[in-house]
Amino acid sequence: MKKRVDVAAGVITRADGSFLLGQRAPNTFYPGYWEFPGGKVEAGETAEQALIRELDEELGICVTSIRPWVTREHRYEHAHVRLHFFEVTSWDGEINDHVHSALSWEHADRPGVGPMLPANGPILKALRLPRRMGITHAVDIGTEAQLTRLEAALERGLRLIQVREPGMPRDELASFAGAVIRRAREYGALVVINQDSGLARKLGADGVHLPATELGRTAARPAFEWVGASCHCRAELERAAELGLDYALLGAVRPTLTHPDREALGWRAFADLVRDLPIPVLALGGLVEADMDSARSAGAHGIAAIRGAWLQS
Ligand SMILES: Nc1nc2c([nH]c(=O)n2[C@@H]2O[C@H](COP(=O)(O)OP(=O)(O)OP(=O)(O)O)[C@@H](O)[C@H]2O)c(=O)[nH]1
Repeated sequence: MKKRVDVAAGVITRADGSFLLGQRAPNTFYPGYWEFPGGKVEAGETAEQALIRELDEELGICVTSIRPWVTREHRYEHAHVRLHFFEVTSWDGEINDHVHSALSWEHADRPGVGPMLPANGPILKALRLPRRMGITHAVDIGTEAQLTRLEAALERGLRLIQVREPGMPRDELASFAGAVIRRAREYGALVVINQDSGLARKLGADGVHLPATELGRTAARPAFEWVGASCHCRAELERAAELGLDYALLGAVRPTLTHPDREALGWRAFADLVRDLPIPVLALGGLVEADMDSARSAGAHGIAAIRGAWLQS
């Protein structure tokens, strides 16, 4: 068995959402393949320190903002790697590459270069996951009010919606979810349906969202493009990862009206729970847009909200 090697890699992102890829040079493993800049963690270094050093050595930049994101393991013929991905959103200095054959700024939904290193496929998919999820609550505010707020939120840039309407009669739910999907399509937004895979399939939704109670009962990942789950503890997060889900929701970070009985986690416990997880996690529970920075600093991919998603900012 090969010894596991820790590697730190940076998703260096510009304001337009594009990120930097480098093409591996000749005389390395997988020459010509594309990767995120980074390299091996040396003895005595944290992964974060290693990435800051590598980006200075490889690209000549001094990182000024770095956030933990996801950690994935992969077994190559030459090595068993554990890849710690970080998001780098600001740096000093001009990028001046010393190690790659070429560099390219790419968008996750339309990569123009390839092939990517084999370990990086799920990473590109994770980068396509929107940073904000709006969770519907038409049962509380009425379907017309919810659809009006949905339109406004889509206009403001919301691109991921979970239809979650506990207690809504199935006929009504089918017609409401259909209306959500039609509106979302106009904006290229994704819609996942809470729990009901049959309805999701019938309506042609983009995916299904599993409540935590379903995680234990689900033997294999449901066959949809996007599948996520609600989690409240590390064991549930690990189960979601084991099933190969695309994302998890973790909360409640703050006390909420939806679950007033549940104790709030706070950002520190959130960060501990998501550390080194292989799938992106959206923070949930009493959050609004202004919480995005705290969420991402704690290792979240972004935020999900019921009430907060439909507020005008
Ligand atoms: N930097 C980087 N490495 C990655 C990515 N994805 C991925 O599987 N890896 C693997 O992680 C390891 C990176 O280590 P490295 O860049 O320091 O080493 P290397 O293989 O280029 O050469 P070396 O062994 O001579 O140092 C390689 O095995 C590489 O295949 C990625 O996106 N970025």
